[in-house]
Amino acid sequence: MVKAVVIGAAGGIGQPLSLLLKQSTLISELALYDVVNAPGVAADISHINTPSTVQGYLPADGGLEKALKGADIVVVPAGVPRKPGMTRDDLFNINASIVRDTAIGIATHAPKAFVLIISNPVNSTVPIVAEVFKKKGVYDPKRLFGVTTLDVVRASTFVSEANGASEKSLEYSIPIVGGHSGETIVPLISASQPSVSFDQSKIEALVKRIQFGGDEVVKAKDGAGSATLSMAFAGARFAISVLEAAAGKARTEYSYVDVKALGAGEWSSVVGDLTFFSVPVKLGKDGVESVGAGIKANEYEQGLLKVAVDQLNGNISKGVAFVADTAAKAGL
Ligand SMILES: NC(=O)c1ccc[n+]([C@@H]2O[C@H](COP(=O)([O-])OP(=O)(O)OC[C@H]3O[C@@H](n4cnc5c(N)ncnc54)[C@H](O)[C@@H]3O)[C@@H](O)[C@H]2O)c1
Ligand SMILES: O=C(O)C[C@H](O)C(=O)O
Repeated sequence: MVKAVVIGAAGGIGQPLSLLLKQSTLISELALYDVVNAPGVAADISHINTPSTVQGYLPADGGLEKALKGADIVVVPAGVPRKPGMTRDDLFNINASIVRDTAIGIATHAPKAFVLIISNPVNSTVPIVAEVFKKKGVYDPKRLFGVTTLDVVRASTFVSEANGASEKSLEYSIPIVGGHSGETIVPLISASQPSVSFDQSKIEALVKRIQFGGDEVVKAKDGAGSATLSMAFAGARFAISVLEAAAGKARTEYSYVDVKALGAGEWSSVVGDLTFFSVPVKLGKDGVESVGAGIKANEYEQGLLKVAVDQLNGNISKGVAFVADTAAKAGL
């Protein structure tokens, strides 16, 4: 019996993500929580004839507690999305407290669940969750994940398109490490599987497109939000990998995890003193089993990694400071 919870389930990501999770036979109970409209979304999805039961919850009458009780996995796309001209960091002022308060709820009612954070800015919101969990005495770095799968999905698509892949089903696997915003997203195209060969200017254009793929969608949606459908696809893929690994299957995914606590392994020389960094993680019964093998970055990619590490330092400190500064007010 597996209970999955979506926090922010009535939103642009939350609805299609809940739909995709409803299709998984690994999940027996789906709890959909939002501050608005969750019962309607749950009623709609509950008519789909897959085995899981579906229930929607609002904040009234202890809805968050009821949604989270007994959860095995909690996926969090709660918070506001970008509009054109904004960076992900511009969302910090609103989303930091939404994520902090959600984390307090998870620490209290589902302290053993796998927790997957989608809300931006991921580079800072994941450290916020870690700090809350530490204060509540329930932090298990093996179970906390920042979802960076959309960058992996985009890279695969963009590289495949650029390569003119005739076989459309051929999936390019490009290591994407670092964080989830602009220059903190580091594609290591030199390690693509299968390998690809482009001239340097093409590689640089592809790197920019992967790093700023989110902006493409924000611009095209013209004020109506950011990526939702591709994010739901990526979030469901990641959640299902975590559940499949928990059920005994070998799974490896890229994720923004606490490399300091987990041990960065062959990535140590890249991440230095950073706490959070997206790396390949081998998933197992209890979440992260180990950080995957290092990948040889060429000189150009080493330059990208340096820029990412510098920016991530600031993003992580900002999340940590937010919890320290607001802990008393938040009852932590
Ligand atoms: N990690 C990624 O790759 C990635 C990709 C796309 C979007 N995002 C981020 O995901 C977040 C959600 O995006 P969206 O397009 O779904 O936004 P949205 O506005 O469509 O939906 C967000 C939902 O969160 C709900 N919400 C707000 N506060 C809440 C709270 N305290 N508890 C529960 N629910 C709450 C809202 O009611 C809304 O339904 C944004 O921060 C966005 O930047 C991340
Ligand atoms: O671009 C955004 O703000 C949303 C998301 O992080 C994305 O990469 O699409």
